[in-house]
Amino acid sequence: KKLWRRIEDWFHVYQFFKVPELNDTTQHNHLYRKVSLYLHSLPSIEDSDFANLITGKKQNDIVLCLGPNQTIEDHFLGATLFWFNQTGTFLLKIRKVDKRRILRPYLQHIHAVADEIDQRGKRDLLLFMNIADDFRRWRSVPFTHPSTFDTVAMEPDLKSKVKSDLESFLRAKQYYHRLGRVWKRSFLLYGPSGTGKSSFVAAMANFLSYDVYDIDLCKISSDSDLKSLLLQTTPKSVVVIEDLDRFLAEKTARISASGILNFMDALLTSCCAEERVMVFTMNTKEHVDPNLLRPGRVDVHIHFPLCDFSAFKTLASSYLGVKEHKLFPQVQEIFQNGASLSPAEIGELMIANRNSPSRAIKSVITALQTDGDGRGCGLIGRQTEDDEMDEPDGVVCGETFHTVKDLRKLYGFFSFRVTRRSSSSNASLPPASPLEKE
Ligand SMILES: Nc1ncnc2c1ncn2[C@@H]1O[C@H](COP(=O)(O)OP(=O)(O)OP(=O)(O)O)[C@@H](O)[C@H]1O
Ligand SMILES: [Mg+2]
Repeated sequence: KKLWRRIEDWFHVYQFFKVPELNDTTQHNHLYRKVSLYLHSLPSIEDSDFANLITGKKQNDIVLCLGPNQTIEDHFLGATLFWFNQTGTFLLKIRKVDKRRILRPYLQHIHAVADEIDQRGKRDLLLFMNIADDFRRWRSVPFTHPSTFDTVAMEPDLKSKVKSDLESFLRAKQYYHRLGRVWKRSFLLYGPSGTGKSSFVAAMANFLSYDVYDIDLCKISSDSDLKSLLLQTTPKSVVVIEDLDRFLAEKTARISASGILNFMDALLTSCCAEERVMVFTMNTKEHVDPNLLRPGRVDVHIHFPLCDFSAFKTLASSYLGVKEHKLFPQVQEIFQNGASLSPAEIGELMIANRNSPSRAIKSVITALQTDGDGRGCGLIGRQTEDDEMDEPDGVVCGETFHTVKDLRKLYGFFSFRVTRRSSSSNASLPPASPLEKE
């Protein structure tokens, strides 16, 4: 086959086109991602001499990925085209006689196929993190966080509001453009630790089928690095800044408030903020400059309260598989008396006792009785300065306290910071936003 190709090459004049991953200003070249999606969807990838086998998005899914310096053949409108995978660049080889006839429609075809793959959500999602040793680069890993809107316990009305808000955002491209606005939507998730903010971000990304860019502001050295990182994000992504309140409170921060304001406004022209969902998480917004959170900068505020009885029932249903239980009235009464724990704490108690729903619910009751009095003692009150939890000296659910740490390691894609501040509990979407009016 190779010999035949060489003989053929002898009789043809070829032209080459490069599709680099980054353009001159080190921004991502969106065509590169599209070409990559397209090539990896071609059946002929199986015929390449060397391909990598990697795990796909779904469990037990194995996908083929073109290896470095490998060639893949494609056919379009009667012409044969060759793609080479050079590291960071795809090289297209096309016969000169075919070029004029097929190049444009071929590129349009690639766009259309890649868009379709995106739409079908077939694309494997990625989690990007900025790295400490190179302030201006992202590093990516497959994003496989299993959280969905079904697994996050939340007031049902609010959950469906957020879902329809995101759905209408996805359809609102023309609407935003008619208004001369950047097609983006920003969310503030605030509430005590362990109430599901990070899980909710993952659920949003899974729902939208968007990549996640998790910005750690502590690893950024200046405003311009922040800008540069934002410029490198790709459309169809959720850009997340966790614990913004904590960062703003730090006096030693290397990024100015105006740097963050600019970032939040995504002022850097529409090209770098189109089709982005921005999410900021905080424990409390009490001490944050309201200007930073004004409508337009942050479109939707969502409060994540501590667990109430209805959230408890949702957790019991998903963690223990029980919809009703004879101990429920007792639990309800304790909640009515004002006791509460975070969903994370209750979830962990349930996981530790998942073989016996009664024992699990009893351990929640005990924990609520000891810890739920305004979060003054027990699990919560035992935090030390450096955010580590002490071992409990009581016997109550002793096993669970170990599991807390273990599970955090297990579940966390996002950092679990254990600052706890209590706050009140009404979840709300702010009223007037352009999309909601629509
Ligand atoms: N509302 C919830 N519904 C279901 N599970 C929850 C909920 N809240 C927390 N959990 C569980 O608790 C664990 C921690 O939750 P998560 O990291 O999302 O909390 P967080 O609000 O981001 O906390 P932090 O402010 O400390 O970052 C996760 O494993 C998650 O599954
Ligand atoms: Mg979190």
